[in-house]
Amino acid sequence: MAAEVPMFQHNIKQANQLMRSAIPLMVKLDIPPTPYNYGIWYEYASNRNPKLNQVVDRALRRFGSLPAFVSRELFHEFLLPEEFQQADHQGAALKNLTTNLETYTTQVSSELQKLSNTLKRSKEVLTNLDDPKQLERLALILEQGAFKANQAIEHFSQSLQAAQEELASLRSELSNVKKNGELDAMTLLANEKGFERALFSLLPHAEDDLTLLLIDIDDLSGINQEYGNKVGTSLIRYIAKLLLSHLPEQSFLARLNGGRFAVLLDETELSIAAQLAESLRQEVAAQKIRYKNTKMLLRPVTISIGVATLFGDESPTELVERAQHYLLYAKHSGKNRIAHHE
Ligand SMILES: Nc1nc2c(ncn2[C@@H]2O[C@H](COP(=O)(O)OP(=O)(O)OP(=O)(O)O)[C@@H](O)[C@H]2O)c(=O)[nH]1
Repeated sequence: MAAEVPMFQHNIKQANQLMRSAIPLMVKLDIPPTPYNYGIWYEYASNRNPKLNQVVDRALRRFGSLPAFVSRELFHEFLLPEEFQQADHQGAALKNLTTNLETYTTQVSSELQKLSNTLKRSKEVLTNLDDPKQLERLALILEQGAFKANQAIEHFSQSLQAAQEELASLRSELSNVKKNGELDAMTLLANEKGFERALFSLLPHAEDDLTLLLIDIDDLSGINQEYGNKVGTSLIRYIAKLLLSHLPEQSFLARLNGGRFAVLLDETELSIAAQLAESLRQEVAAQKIRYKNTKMLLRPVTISIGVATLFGDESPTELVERAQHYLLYAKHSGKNRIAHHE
């Protein structure tokens, strides 16, 4: 779906205001300043695409941030006009967007450059000046140039000042979020604490169809030994993204520790959850994973999954223990498999 008014159709004033709202948000959430992200956060700040804002809000609630691959997907879904999506994902629209962003940020220097050129030309004219009318015209041009440059600077500095004030307050908000400590900095997923909170908040309302998947990368210590810890860590991130992109929207994914993840599937009975677990297992096993820094192809990577669906008045701890039990069973049965009760 394409946004009704593409970003590059705003006038400079609107754009400045929107960027002023978008930039602090991006800084708060540690979002890298890529064109995708500028596009998403600019659009988010404009608040004119409720569906996009809903998706972003949901991602923020779930992950505490907006992982790069999510914003890339959102960008393609919401911001790229359809014809660009079909023609070339990385094509003209992206270029337009980047150019446009550059225009906003370089507006001040362009006005200053114009003024400087006017001054240079004026100096030449002044050295050969013989007509007083020329002097008058020159004064007028200089005055206009100075006025425009002044306006641009004033506008820009107002934006900057407001952004800085917002930044200060948002930074302190951010440090509060971090203090709560529910975010896994490595994957930007919820961590174990976040998982526990989600589990405890879901449980009181859950019928017998809340399912927990405990997913563990097989032989991570072997992978660390063979390729080094950096590769192992990069693999954890990769698997996190892969899982996330294959899970249904309403699911909750957390990284508990090492290569272990938990997925909460509300209103999902065992048979459906088991199918999903099996498809995740196959998806991971089918990957040809290269380490991005060296392009080295890793040996096949697999995961094992324990699946447990809530029984009657089971406590959260009991549910987790059962999922752990099945995960262990899957590991002992040879790994690269899923296990659950019959
Ligand atoms: N690279 C990397 N390794 C980690 C990280 N956190 C934990 N590990 C390692 O991951 C390994 C996890 O080991 P286990 O889950 O016990 O066992 P495993 O080698 O994965 O074998 P199985 O689970 O039995 O398949 C340990 O060697 C940890 O040191 C991390 O952030 N990065």
